[in-house]
Amino acid sequence: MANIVERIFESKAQMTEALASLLETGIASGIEQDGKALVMVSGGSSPAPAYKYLSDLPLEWDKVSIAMVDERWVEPNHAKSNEAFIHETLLQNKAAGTHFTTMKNLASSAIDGHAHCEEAYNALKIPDVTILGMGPDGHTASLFPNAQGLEHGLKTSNIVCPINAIESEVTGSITERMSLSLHGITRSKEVVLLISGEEKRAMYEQAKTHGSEFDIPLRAVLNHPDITLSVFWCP
Ligand SMILES: O=C(O)[C@H](O)[C@@H](O)[C@H](O)[C@H](O)COP(=O)(O)O
Repeated sequence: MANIVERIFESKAQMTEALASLLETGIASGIEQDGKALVMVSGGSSPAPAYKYLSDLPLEWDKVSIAMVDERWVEPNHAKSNEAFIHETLLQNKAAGTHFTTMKNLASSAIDGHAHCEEAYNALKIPDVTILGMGPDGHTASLFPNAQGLEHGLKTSNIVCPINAIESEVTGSITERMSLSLHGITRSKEVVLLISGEEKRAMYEQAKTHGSEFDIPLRAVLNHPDITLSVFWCP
């Protein structure tokens, strides 16, 4: 079982404030301990306001690196690219020139692009903070229920893994992705899981019950003894 602290907020604004403060503290302590900081970031509507807020803070951005938690295998200018989303939200203002490691590369498939991506992630320091979202289907990062590549992603000692999700309303039509593996998530000093709304809260509660990690991949994170996890929820 992960070391889990659950925090319930009354509003998205409160959750945003708490996330921004956790990120600021995580970045400062990374710089203090290691001379530099690494934050792994997810897409999604939950972290966006905190990213925007953070981008204008006078942090030591030249000592900060940002890397993606997961990505669709689409070009970086694609409307559904998480990389584009991070450029639009976090890598603005004072954070505009921050070092950014992306997952998508020139390979024609996520499977073919894995070795290059693994090499890039392996060269990064140990992450200080990793921000995860979750879906109503119980996915986190791009560890989607019963996806092709999921079993490998939960077992491998690689940091990243190629995933091909089963198409659903949650995945949309783009199912080919790269994701942090479970091991890639466990390496972080601290992990935050952001949950908005009752539907996802119900799935989170279900994920805490005994059952298959293939059906609800979030379970693998919640069950992992090496993860220090803050769960943030707001309506
Ligand atoms: O790559 C993706 O498909 C999204 O980034 C996705 O995984 C997101 O992180 C969660 O669905 C949480 O989304 P919200 O933050 O909107 O709740």
